Amino acid sequence: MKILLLGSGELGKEFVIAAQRIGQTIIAVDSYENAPAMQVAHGFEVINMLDGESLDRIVAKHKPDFIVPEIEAIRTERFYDYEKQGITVVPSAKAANFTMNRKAIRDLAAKELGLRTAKYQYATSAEELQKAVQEVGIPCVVKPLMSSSGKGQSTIKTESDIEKAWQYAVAGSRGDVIEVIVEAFVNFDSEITLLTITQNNNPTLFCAPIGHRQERGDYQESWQPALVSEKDLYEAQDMAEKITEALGGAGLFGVEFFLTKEGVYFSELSPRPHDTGMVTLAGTQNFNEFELHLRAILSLPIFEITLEKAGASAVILASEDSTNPTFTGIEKVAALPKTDFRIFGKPTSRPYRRMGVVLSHDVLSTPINEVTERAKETAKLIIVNS
Ligand SMILES: Nc1ncnc2c1ncn2[C@@H]1O[C@H](COP(=O)(O)OP(=O)(O)OP(=O)(O)O)[C@@H](O)[C@H]1O
Ligand SMILES: NCC(=O)N[C@@H]1O[C@H](COP(=O)([O-])[O-])[C@@H](O)[C@H]1O
Ligand SMILES: [Mg+2]
Repeated sequence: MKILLLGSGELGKEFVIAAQRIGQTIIAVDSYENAPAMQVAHGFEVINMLDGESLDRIVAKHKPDFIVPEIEAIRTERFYDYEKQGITVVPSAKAANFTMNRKAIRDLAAKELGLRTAKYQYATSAEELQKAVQEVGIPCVVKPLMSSSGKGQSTIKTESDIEKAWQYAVAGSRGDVIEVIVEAFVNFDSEITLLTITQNNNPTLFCAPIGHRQERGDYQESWQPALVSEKDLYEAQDMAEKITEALGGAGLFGVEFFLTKEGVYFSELSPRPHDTGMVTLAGTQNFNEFELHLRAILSLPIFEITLEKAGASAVILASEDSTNPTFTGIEKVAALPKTDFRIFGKPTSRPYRRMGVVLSHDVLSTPINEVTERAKETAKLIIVNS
């Protein structure tokens, strides 16, 4: 099968490696040359994926069987047409299109499906934001409708933060929509990603929950399994099943939840492998999240998903801009037991850019916080030089 991968970062790279192993052909696309997934694909294209005409051009050129989005910032409205042309958009045109814009997915979850979410409002100007903040209350979180990895996101703690939050969101927004969502701050005990796999002719499957910690709206460590009560897990699975079914198609989704004393809140979801799911590269499961995505897409049966180990991932971040980033400390990490790492091969760095990940694992009976602490401490040994 021929797969057109739209987005070629670290998640795409692991997906391509999984696909190469079972003989699939991949063309990797991104906005810059030498992106991680391009380094392991059969071919590549450099285009602005928010430009519909450029997308049409490469779809017509490569005639893929599957289009696999790897990021959100794509002119996803075009996907409905590609589906009509007989191309399978993964997991579906609707899933990619709805999750590109926080408004579409939030209204589907809260209004149509009745899932529990934080109270929320939208605003298209600083004045509207003032009113919206009064509605949802302080503290609250402001996010551009179109952004990811925490870009443009900030927390309003006092009224004097409102103007700043608006400016910050506008600056961090991508695409042509200048609008924000403001959500009541959920004072959660923990947050999880539930990897959920929808299949063409088989029932939906769930991976063991993944816990994670975020800073600046971006994940720092993730661990699997996360400790979740049976009741909360059941609620989360029920919500994940409802929303993935409403979005349609086959593939792996990363469904994000907040766990609170009052129960589980749906936050958002990725209709594709999730960054916190990189913990599965530590060998926590019989199939990692990229292999599961691929199997679901190709309609290859997934007999079962088994949890094999306790694992954790911790990010390796750059601290400076560089066009030639290098790494020191790798040999120290390599010398440690039950530890592994990935360097993504991004050609340039900028402050806080995720350049690699450290993976740790242990037998299932090991307290998960010990495994996580080890990954976190180990990640500090690898320094990105500019
Ligand atoms: N309403 C909220 N209350 C409390 N914390 C929140 C809220 N919304 C977001 N956060 C925090 O910010 C993090 C990032 O938010 P969110 O997942 O919505 O952003 P994102 O930009 O889509 O991130 P990504 O693309 O990496 O998933 C959450 O994982 C959570 O830690
Ligand atoms: N939370 C979404 C996420 O983790 N996406 C991953 O990060 C890459 C972009 O990285 P970059 O910004 O360093 O180019 C994306 O291509 C994807 O692999
Ligand atoms: Mg998120």
